[in-house]
Amino acid sequence: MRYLSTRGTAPTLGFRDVTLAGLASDGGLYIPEAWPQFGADEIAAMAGLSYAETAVRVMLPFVGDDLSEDELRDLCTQAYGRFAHAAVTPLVQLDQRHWLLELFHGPTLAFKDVALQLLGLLFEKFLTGSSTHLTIVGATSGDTGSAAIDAVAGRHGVDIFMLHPQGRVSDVQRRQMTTVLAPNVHNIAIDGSFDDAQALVKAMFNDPGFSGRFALSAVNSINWARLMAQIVYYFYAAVRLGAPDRKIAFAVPTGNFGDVFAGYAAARMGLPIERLVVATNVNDILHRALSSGDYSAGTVTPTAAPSMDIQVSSNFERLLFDAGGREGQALAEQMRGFESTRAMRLTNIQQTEAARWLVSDRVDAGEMAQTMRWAAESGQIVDPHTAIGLAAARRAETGVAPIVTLATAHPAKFPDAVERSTGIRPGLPGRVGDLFEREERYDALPADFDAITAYIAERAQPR
Ligand SMILES: Cc1ncc(COP(=O)(O)O)c(C=O)c1O
Ligand SMILES: N[C@@H](CCOP(=O)(O)O)C(=O)O
Repeated sequence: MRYLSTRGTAPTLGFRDVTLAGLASDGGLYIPEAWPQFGADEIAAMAGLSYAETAVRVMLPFVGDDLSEDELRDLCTQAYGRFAHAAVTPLVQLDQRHWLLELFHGPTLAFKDVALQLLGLLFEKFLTGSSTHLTIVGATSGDTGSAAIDAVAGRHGVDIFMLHPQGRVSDVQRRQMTTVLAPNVHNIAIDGSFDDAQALVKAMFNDPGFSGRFALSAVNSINWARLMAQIVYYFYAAVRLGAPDRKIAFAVPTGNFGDVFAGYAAARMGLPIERLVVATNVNDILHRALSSGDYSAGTVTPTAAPSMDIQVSSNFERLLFDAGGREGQALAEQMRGFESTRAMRLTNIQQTEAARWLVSDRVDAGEMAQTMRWAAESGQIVDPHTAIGLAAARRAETGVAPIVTLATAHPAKFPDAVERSTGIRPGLPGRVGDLFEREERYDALPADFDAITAYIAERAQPR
């Protein structure tokens, strides 16, 4: 399997190099040169498999010759062995039509663990025997940061620099990052939004002086390996609910468009997905883009679902490339226009092709709170992000297909918002129960390229 850049000029790479590179050298994102295809028989044969074994079947075509099947199996067994639920990502039925896919049983209580536990092991595997020292730079609106830090803390050959928007993540999210005191973990609170943090990270990759000095890599969903690992749970859930004989719909609380792009990839690979519902909060650029072709970024409004407070969604570029006919040069032009004006229109083909798979919805604070109460009445406490997905699922028209909402975070990560809406304050699971007694360490910096790169350069090891 080779990978192409969405902007058409970076060299094509194999899986190992794509995993270590993160972002393509032309500023684009890597995407498989073709979607592996799974026939009905292969999907049916996944019935009854464990999560780790399903992961091996789904991911094997993506890793090419860089890992043997046994090596991949060993990594999946280790990664998913750390989850607190035997099913890794269990399904919970809410009513006749609605299901939750609980993705928060990993070490840091959010769906990010599913991919990042594996990515940490992939880094280690690919660096064994090499003298390269990786400098991971990442941006987080709360959950990627803690999951990535957990995955690489204390690992040899890696430093991680994680930027989060100061004061715009929950206390639990912040502490899950800042109380990890391993010497290779560096937390930076920036005076700005998640979009500012993400733009700074991309600028580091695109700056030849900086990226030439350090072996940069990414843990955000700009890294293909993240999305690859997220495709697995769409297969796992759909098969459990009757695929390939029955179509399934999914509702996905969306911010950076990684999770729902993984669902789109699953559909492209042959999984019978009836519809993917892209659910946004009031930071609704994706809803506007998918419903009217208007991809224009405003300023971010802080909400009770902070991990979705994003205007510029990295992975939307992958959708525009794939749905738009894979024209790298044309997309590079379109993205350059967006980068200078923060606005663009989707082409007709991008819009029409995306609409074959995706619908969108925008959920405001009142609807989110009401949905949290509805779920609580049926015995399920859901976090604000999941509530946004569930609200969109409840009003989505999906024919007869069951609809699965991705439950992306444990409610205890957002105890204040959950308590405000339901009157119930969720407690942290025992394994992180002492979070508020742990010492915190982080530095606060302005959202300024020179300040941040100087900070990193002082602490990172050159390539
Ligand atoms: C809890 C939670 N839900 C939903 C999202 C949105 O997912 P994505 O950025 O992949 O669209 C995030 C952030 O990524 C998150 O942390
Ligand atoms: N909501 C995310 C934002 C970053 O998304 P990613 O999937 O690209 O890493 C977060 O929690 O940090």
